[in-house]
Amino acid sequence: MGSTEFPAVQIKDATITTKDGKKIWNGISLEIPKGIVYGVIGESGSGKSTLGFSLFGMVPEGCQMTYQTFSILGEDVRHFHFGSKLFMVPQNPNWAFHPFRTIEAQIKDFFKLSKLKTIHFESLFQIWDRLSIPRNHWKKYAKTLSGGEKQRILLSLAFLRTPEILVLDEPTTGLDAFSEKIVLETVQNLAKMGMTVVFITHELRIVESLTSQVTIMKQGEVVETIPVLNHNLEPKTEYGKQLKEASLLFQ
Ligand SMILES: Nc1ncnc2c1ncn2[C@@H]1O[C@H](COP(=O)(O)OP(=O)(O)OP(=O)(O)O)[C@@H](O)[C@H]1O
Repeated sequence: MGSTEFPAVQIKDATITTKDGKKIWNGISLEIPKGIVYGVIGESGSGKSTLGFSLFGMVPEGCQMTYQTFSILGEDVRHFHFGSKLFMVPQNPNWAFHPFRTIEAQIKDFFKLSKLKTIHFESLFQIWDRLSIPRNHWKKYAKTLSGGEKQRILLSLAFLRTPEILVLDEPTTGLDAFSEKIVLETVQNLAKMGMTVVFITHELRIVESLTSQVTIMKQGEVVETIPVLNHNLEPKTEYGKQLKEASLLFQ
């Protein structure tokens, strides 16, 4: 059976427990269809970033995960060889870069590891231009770049690499309005090409403008999963409604 018949991600009753018995996730279930921009929203500490890392089979240090189903493109997460199929731009991009190596050296390594034979750096630089990344960052040490700049460089690699599933964890935090618009438009175009994008954010405004389905999380649980119709999210639960009201106050 080909992987095209499966959803991008299917999670049923997944729980992540710390050494002291605290539940970071408490029986999470969700299904991410292929080829859409899927939003994950919720307050700080609700377990959103944990979802991004869990797709790579990673759980927070010292924690245990149990589940009834946890599959990526139809394969159990523990056996899934993500290779170039899955790419994540983490909220904190620092772990992806060695601080004392140049961006050039690290991107060249990335291309080697990705087994990309023909590398057109000009295509990469054109994406950098669109994302407002100065071309002279190529020769700089990672430690001299801001977190937002490193996050956008990772994003540019994702755009070049076109994985089947792209996980973006708060990719617009710290961006000016112009760069944010470009990122959101690019994400939309990637989804139109068939890529599944998991977009983690705490900004309801972005979720409504970009995604077609959203999971709202709170304290390690899924509160509800709902479609976004005409750029409008209509939560059914009390918590979802409060989240929407709170976001309207800050618009
Ligand atoms: N190694 C760990 N041991 C124990 N608890 C942890 C560990 N790593 C993360 N946590 C806890 O797991 C919970 C979920 O964290 P997560 O980073 O997924 O939240 P989040 O929704 O992404 O928050 P934010 O929006 O602030 O990034 C938090 O309460 C966090 O303190």
